[in-house]
Amino acid sequence: MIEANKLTKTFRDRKRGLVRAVDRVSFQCQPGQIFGLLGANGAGKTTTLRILGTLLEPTRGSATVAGFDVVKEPEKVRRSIGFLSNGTALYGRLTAREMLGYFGRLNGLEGSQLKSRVDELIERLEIGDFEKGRCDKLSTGQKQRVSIARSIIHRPPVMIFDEPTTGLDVMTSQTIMTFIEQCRDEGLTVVFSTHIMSEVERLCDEVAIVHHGRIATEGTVAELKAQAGEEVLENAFLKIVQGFDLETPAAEASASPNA
Ligand SMILES: Nc1ncnc2c1ncn2[C@@H]1O[C@H](COP(=O)(O)OP(=O)(O)OP(=O)(O)O)[C@@H](O)[C@H]1O
Repeated sequence: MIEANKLTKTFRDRKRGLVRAVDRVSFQCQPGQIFGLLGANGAGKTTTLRILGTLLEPTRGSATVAGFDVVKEPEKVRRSIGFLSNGTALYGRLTAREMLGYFGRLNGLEGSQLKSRVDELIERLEIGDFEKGRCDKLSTGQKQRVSIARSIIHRPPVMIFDEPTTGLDVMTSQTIMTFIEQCRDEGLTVVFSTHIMSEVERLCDEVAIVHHGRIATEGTVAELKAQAGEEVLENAFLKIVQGFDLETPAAEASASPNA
């Protein structure tokens, strides 16, 4: 399970001064559920997920992942999550199989346990045809399959996907979406960020619309459409963020470290 409680993150930017990237964001995501963060560029999605993944500390607020506090117990959180972004790196000189073996060992797997886990993921993600290819020679789609396998090698109970399909073709995006659904079906807690409406419609049990670092609203896709009185999610999204802009005083929306 993931619980975010009034997470806030401010950055000091040389040009813009204080930027409040995430502003009192609270939500919960249960096992067997996919929770989506839907927002435009710069809305604060990546920053939120990086806090949950212990890559950044919140300025204020708290969060637990699989029962562990992201600030006080970062090691335990890291062992409990798989984190996949569009830029998840692979070591170019290793083959796909070596790569998985390497990350398996880093996560404490060895011997026959390691081999059977690597074999299982190679089969499940259809890596077999190129398992002996060096990672730097693989296509973008092949690399993404290896990245997925890498992110889940240690069987984490929680998966975090940060815009995992951005820049990928339709077929590779489908592979990733199917994988996200499998994670949910296996009972994992899944949170992912996107700006692509069709992904939200297909995947999300619950979605939060993030705008200027804040959650403008949260609900099922059907609830968001009903709330906006729109049948098309894109129209509902636009109506909700425009309404939020009108309701939110400019002073509150701008960065203030003490508010
Ligand atoms: N290290 C940083 N220093 C200064 N500002 C930052 C930093 N990281 C993020 N920001 C700012 O915080 C805000 C939120 O950024 P974030 O990357 O979380 O948004 P996002 O919703 O993931 O957007 P995108 O879809 O473009 O990735 C933006 O205004 C961004 O410029």
